[in-house]
Amino acid sequence: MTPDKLSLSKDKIRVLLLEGINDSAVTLMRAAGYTNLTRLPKALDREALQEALQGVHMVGIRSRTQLDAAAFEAADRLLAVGCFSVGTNQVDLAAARDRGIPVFNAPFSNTRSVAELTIGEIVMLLRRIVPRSVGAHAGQWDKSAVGSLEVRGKTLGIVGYGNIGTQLSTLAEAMGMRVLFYDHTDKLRHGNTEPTASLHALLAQSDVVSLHVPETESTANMIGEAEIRAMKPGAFLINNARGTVVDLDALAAALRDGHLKGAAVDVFPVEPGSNAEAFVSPLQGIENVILTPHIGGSTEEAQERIGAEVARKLVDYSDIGSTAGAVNFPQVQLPARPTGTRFIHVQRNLPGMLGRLNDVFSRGQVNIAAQFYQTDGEVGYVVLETDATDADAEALLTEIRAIPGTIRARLLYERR
Ligand SMILES: NC(=O)c1ccc[n+]([C@@H]2O[C@H](COP(=O)([O-])OP(=O)(O)OC[C@H]3O[C@@H](n4cnc5c(N)ncnc54)[C@H](O)[C@@H]3O)[C@@H](O)[C@H]2O)c1
Ligand SMILES: O=C(O)CC[C@@H](O)C(=O)O
Repeated sequence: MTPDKLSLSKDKIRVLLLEGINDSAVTLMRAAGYTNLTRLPKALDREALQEALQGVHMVGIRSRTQLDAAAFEAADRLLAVGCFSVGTNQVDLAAARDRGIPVFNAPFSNTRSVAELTIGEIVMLLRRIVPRSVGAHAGQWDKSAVGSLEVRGKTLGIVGYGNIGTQLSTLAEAMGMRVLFYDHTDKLRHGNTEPTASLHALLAQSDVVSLHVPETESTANMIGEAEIRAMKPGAFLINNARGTVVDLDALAAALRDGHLKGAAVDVFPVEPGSNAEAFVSPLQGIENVILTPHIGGSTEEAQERIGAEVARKLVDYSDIGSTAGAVNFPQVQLPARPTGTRFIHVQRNLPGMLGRLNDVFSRGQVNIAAQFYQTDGEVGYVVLETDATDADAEALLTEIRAIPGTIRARLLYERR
C-alpha cells in the first residue's frame, strides 16, 4: 500500500518541550517520526517564551510555564499544547480554543504519587518527625511521646473528592482513619467515607484537612483566615493542590500562635521557575511544617507515565486529528487506521457551518466517505475523510479556509 503523505512532513513539525519533561515523551515522539524536537530543563519567562514559541507547532509544558493570550498570539504556528500535568490552570484555555488549538493533559498519571505523599505527610506531621529529625541531625535527643499521635481513629477531611481525593480516602481508611469529604458536586462515596454539607462542617470536625481542588476562581483563597480559624484547635493542614487555594500569611499566623499544630505545603502562589532560583515563603522556619518544592506528582513512575501519555495524545492529534482527552475542545476519537484524504476544520459553533463545509466538497464533486463532528458551546470540530485527489486537495483547503466562521483548517494527509 502506498504510504500517506502528510501535508506537513514530520521532520518539519517543530516540537518544544519545557520544564524537564521525561525521556518517555521524547522516545515516543521520536519513534513516531517527530525528530525536530527541542527540550529545555526549565520554564521560560514571558518574553523568552514568546520568542521561543515562534515557528513551534507543538509545545509541552508542566505547571510553571504560563501560556497566556500573549503567548498564543506570538505562537504563529502552534497546533497543539501538551500539559504534562493534571492541572491546566497555567494555560489560557479559552485563548487556545479560540485559535483552534487543543490542549491535552494527563488527568491521572500522577494521582497515586500525590495520594502516597499525602499519607506519608499525615504520619510525619502527627508524629512531629521533621522537627525531631532536624534536631537529631543537630545532635539533640528528643525522646518523648508528648505531642506524637497515631493516625488511627483520627478524622481526615478531604476537600475536593476527585481522582486524588478518592485515592487518598482509600489509603487513609486502610490505615484506620475516619474520612469526610467536601466537594461542590455530588460524588460517589468510596468505602465508609461521608460527605459534609459544607466546607465549614468539614473543617470543624477534621483532625487533618487535605486539599485536592483545582486552581479556579471558586477555589482562590478558599482557605483563608476564617476557614483556618474554623479548623479544630490542634489540627493539621495539607495543601498538595494549588498555591492559590490557601492564604499563606493566615496559615503562618495560625501555626505560630499554636491554633494549628502543623502543615505540609507543596504548592505556592509564586514558585521558582527553575531549581536555580531562590524560594521564599512565610512558612519558612516554622516548626512542624513540611515544605516541598511542588513535587507531589514527581515520582519516576508518574513522570514516565505522564511523558508517554501526553506525547501519545500530541502524536495522535498531529497524525490523525484525534482530540480525545483535550480539555478545551470538542472531543473526536478517530480510527487508528485512517483512509482517504483527511481534512480538519475548526469552526465557530454557528448555524449552517457544517452545510457550508459540505457544499465545498459537493461543488468540487468530491465524495465525503466519513465525517466526524463534535461541538461545544463555542467551537465545532470536524474531521472529513474524502476521496479528494492530490490535485484537488490544496484547492479544496483554500475554499474551506474562506468559509466565514472558520478558525482553522488543515489538510492532514493525502492518500496517494
Ligand atoms: N502537587 C502536585 O504535584 C499535584 C499533582 C497533581 C495534581 N495536583 C493538583 O491537584 C488538583 C486535584 O487533582 P485531581 O486529579 O484530584 O483532580 P480532579 O479534577 O479529579 O478532582 C478535583 C475535585 O475538586 C472538586 N472541586 C472543584 N472545585 C471545587 C470547589 N470550589 N469546591 C469543592 N470542590 C471542588 C471537583 O468537583 C473534583 O471532584 C489538580 O487540579 C492539580 O491542581 C497537584
Ligand atoms: O510537574 C509539575 O510541574 C507539577 C504538576 C502537578 O501539579 C499536576 O498538576 O499534575
